Amino acid sequence: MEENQLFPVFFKLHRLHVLVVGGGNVGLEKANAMLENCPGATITVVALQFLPALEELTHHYPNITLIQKSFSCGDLLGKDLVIAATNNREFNYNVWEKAKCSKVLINVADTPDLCDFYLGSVVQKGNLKIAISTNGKSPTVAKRLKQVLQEAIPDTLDEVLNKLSLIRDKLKGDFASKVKKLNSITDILVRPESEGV
Ligand SMILES: C[C@@]1(CC(=O)O)c2cc3[nH]c(cc4nc(cc5[nH]c(cc(n2)[C@H]1CCC(=O)O)[C@@](C)(CC(=O)O)[C@@H]5CCC(=O)O)C(CC(=O)O)=C4CCC(=O)O)c(CCC(=O)O)c3CC(=O)O
Ligand SMILES: NC(=O)C1=CN([C@@H]2O[C@H](COP(=O)(O)OP(=O)(O)OC[C@H]3O[C@@H](n4cnc5c(N)ncnc54)[C@H](O)[C@@H]3O)[C@@H](O)[C@H]2O)C=CC1
Repeated sequence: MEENQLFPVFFKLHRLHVLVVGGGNVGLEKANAMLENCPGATITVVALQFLPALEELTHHYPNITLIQKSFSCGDLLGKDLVIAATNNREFNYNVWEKAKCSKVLINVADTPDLCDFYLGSVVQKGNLKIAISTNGKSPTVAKRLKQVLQEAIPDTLDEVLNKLSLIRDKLKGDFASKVKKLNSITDILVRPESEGV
């Protein structure tokens, strides 16, 4: 079976500056996805034209800025991540070349082969977050699986996380004994139902 070799990480987007090139449906979808996860995300969108829904986002989120112009190399200054989402494949390639020269990580929305990273489909329940990738095979399946997991995971799991966090803060002893204690308390989460108490 083919394996998914992507390595998931969770970015703190309020500490990074993201450049989105393109203000159409995809620029909007990507900006929205970032802001839904991190309302304080710092995002600059550069495009010739913006969808009204993108302009609307600037009224609700403090750190998204729209700049109406054609992308140029200088737009990369101070940026940590780039998403190239214009409707022009050659132009997206040009953005990719410039980002590579500047050592900025880039996602090229219409060319998975050029992407340093993909956006995932995200399940969120309070503090819990699960990111799904299909290795670029079917974003729609990722979206559907997100809906299944969102329903299946009980809201009460967030209470479990908060309680475990309190216990974790109170535990004394060395690292190994803390791990042992936390594994023993949470054993019930993985024990087959027939063995449960
Ligand atoms: C490789 C990747 C790069 C990246 O964008 O990061 C990529 C690439 C492409 N997407 C395309 C199409 C669609 N993408 C979506 C939706 C999402 N796409 C997302 C991620 C990714 N999309 C990365 C792989 C993730 C993985 O590993 O699974 C999600 C998960 C995250 C997000 O965008 O925030 C988000 C779901 C959000 C949610 O949970 O709701 C839909 C469905 C819809 O919008 O309803 C469609 C139309 C239906 C279809 O094609 O399935 C096309 C073809 C464009 C064309 O045909 O012109 C390409 C380019 C290509 O494949 O060549
Ligand atoms: N990765 C993904 O999830 C998906 C990717 N796509 C791909 O994304 C691409 C973009 O699709 P849409 O957003 O629907 O297109 P769109 O036509 O709605 O928007 C294109 C945007 O690019 C801007 N643009 C064009 N040239 C520019 C330049 N020189 N400098 C700055 N901005 C420029 C336009 O002003 C516009 O805002 C498509 O090629 C499609 O194949 C489509 C669906 C999903």
